[in-house]
Amino acid sequence: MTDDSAADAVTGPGGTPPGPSAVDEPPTASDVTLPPELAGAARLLFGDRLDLAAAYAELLATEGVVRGLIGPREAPRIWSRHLLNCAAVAERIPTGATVLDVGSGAGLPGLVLAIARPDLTVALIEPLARRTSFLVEAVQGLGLARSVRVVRGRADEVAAGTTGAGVLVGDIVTARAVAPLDRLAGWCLPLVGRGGRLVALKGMSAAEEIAEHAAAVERLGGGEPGVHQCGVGIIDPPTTVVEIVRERIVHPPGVRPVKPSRSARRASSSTGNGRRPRRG
Ligand SMILES: C[S@@+](CC[C@H](N)C(=O)[O-])C[C@H]1O[C@@H](n2cnc3c(N)ncnc32)[C@H](O)[C@@H]1O
Repeated sequence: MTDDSAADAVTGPGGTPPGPSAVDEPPTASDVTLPPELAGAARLLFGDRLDLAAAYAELLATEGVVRGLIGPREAPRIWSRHLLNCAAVAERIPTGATVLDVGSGAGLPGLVLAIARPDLTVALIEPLARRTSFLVEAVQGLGLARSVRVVRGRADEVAAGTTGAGVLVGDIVTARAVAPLDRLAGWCLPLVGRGGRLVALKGMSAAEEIAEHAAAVERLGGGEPGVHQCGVGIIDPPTTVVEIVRERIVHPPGVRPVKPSRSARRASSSTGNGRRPRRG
């Protein structure tokens, strides 16, 4: 597998191009200091894990920049555009859920959710070696190894069980700036049991993407996509997510059926349809 280039370093929730960041000055410590106007929101979203969030912010702005995972221009807005934007999504995730974060990059949103919500079990799924090395070091350095694992591979490889990490099935799959909704649904819905949900951070493109891809999502076994605003009254703007419930099990050609985990089966049976969930 080839590694990625610095040219596709992450810059923002919408996957906006990095711009001429390679010639920028490296960030300084004050660049990643939590801005006073965001301190209240950060305290609400991270609670007593705010120090851990600050340690991750610093890691992103230092090693993350040095390794080309995040553009230097992002350092001053790491809190607003990345940490708070991602942490707000925690309100859409049930207590004790297993979360699979597809295309984590430098850990967004998966690692942020693991920091904000110690009750979650999180897998960071990322195919590129340079990114998974950073993620492994970040997880260890932040002391999160008990609740977070890093899986190197593509989402479809994880669903097919060909990464060596076994077959993973979560309650929730998250993704930010990874792919258009139809492709994302094709990759992510096989990673949850029936009744499980894709929670995709989509920003301004949400309604447009739904209009364009709802039919494809339906063919993939997804329900009607819903749009939700997260962090209303806490962050401005709130984070827009598109959610799709896996209503039917549809296996793409060549993908081996997987057995949902006990927690995924519980999530599926709690949808209230009164039927026993079928095996995936
Ligand atoms: C633009 S980056 C976004 C990273 C991160 N989610 C964020 O918001 O900062 C897209 C990421 O998706 C990963 N990716 C692309 N295709 C993938 C696939 N099929 N399965 C899992 N990850 C994938 C890429 O390697 C890259 O790290």
